[in-house]
Amino acid sequence: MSRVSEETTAGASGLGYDAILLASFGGPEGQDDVIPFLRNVTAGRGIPDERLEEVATHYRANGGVSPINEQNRDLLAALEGEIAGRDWHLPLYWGNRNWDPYLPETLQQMHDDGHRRVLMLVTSAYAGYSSCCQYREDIDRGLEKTGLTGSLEIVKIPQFFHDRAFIAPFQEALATGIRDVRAQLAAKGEPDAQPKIVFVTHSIPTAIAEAQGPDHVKEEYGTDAYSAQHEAVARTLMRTVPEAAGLEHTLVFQSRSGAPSTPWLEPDINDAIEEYAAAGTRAVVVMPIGFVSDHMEVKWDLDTEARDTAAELDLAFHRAPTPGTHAAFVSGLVDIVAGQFAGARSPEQGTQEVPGKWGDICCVTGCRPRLTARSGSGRPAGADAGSPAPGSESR
Ligand SMILES: CC1=C(CCC(=O)O)c2cc3nc(cc4[nH]c(cc5[nH]c(cc1n2)c(C)c5CCC(=O)O)c(CCC(=O)O)c4C)C(CCC(=O)O)=C3C
Ligand SMILES: [Fe+2]
Repeated sequence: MSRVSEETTAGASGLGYDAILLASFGGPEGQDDVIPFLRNVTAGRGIPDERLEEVATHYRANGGVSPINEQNRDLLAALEGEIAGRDWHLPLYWGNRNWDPYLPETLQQMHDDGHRRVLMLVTSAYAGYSSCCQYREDIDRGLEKTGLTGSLEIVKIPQFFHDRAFIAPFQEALATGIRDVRAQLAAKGEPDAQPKIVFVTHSIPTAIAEAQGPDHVKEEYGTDAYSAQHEAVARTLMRTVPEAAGLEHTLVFQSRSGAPSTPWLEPDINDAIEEYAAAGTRAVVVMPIGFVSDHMEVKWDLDTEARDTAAELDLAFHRAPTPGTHAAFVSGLVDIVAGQFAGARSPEQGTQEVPGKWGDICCVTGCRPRLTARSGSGRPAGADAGSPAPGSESR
């Protein structure tokens, strides 16, 4: 286990941690990077070649560059500013799962710099295999690869989809989006048409979604935990944004991949927009609540494909921004970090905006963190049945 004693790790900062690690997905920075990046992402997962070629064109059309790295650099700079303002003197590091700077190199660097206990913030707000477990697995693998297992402790901040940090920027974005499509409708001579609010997230295979617990969430919400989190976010936004009163909303999915024969969560956003148009909808506000930044999948699937679909059907269309470097997101994330310093025992803190007893639901099945999974809530989280309670021995 990554057992590091308190004495050596109280942290020079006096906060219990030596540094903060921003962990992200990573993306290509030029045409030559595109295929190696896609191979990293899909290593061993049998994504059909046709799908890789198709995804490559999304990057190729943008010069082979994903916007995600630039967005993470911006986020790092913003976080640095906010942290400096709180007088913490905590260095911030950046590591990616799929592209340079790779997590193992960052782990090594942090250790070389003398850090032993690091708080990890992931650029993904929800519980789920891709958004949470895979980060834990890659940290474990990175520690193994660098031989740092046991001498560097990484503590992951719990998922924050329900926190004010994540919700506040979307509240503002939803109000702005509704005003924008209303103006578009008025300009088209359709001032009485009511926009439909289309919340969208990344599709995942239904089998993976259904396997994701915990059971109390499935029972309470009557759906898989992945969908339940998004539906709860959508309902909170509808309830708290005055402009949305009386409007209809829905949750749809984007960026399906995998084999066509494997069922993924549906409906696809383009099919859904067609269906709404056929039923008389004249405007859509697209809310990308699945993502923290406007990365490639947002730009391509929403700003290109979904926008085209809406245009063909003559619908008014607005794609709302993701939190990105919104001031409320940045300061809210740093508040979450502060909560971890303060020894937060539960992710359900004072800044929870989305009601519900979510617990720390990184994932229940499919997650194989062997070494580092203590997520900061003070109890083992997302442990697979059959694997040792991760991190329960680490403090
Ligand atoms: C739930 C989820 C999130 C949201 C959580 C989060 O935000 O982390 C997310 C984010 C992202 N996914 C990204 C890119 C890709 N995802 C792929 C493939 C897949 N994603 C999946 C799920 C998710 N993915 C799944 C079930 C697959 C297929 C199987 C697999 O491979 O496990 C593929 C392979 C080709 C393809 O099939 O599309 C690519 C290139 C980028 C970077 C974009 C950029 O470069 O700006 C980001 C932020
Ligand atoms: Fe993905």
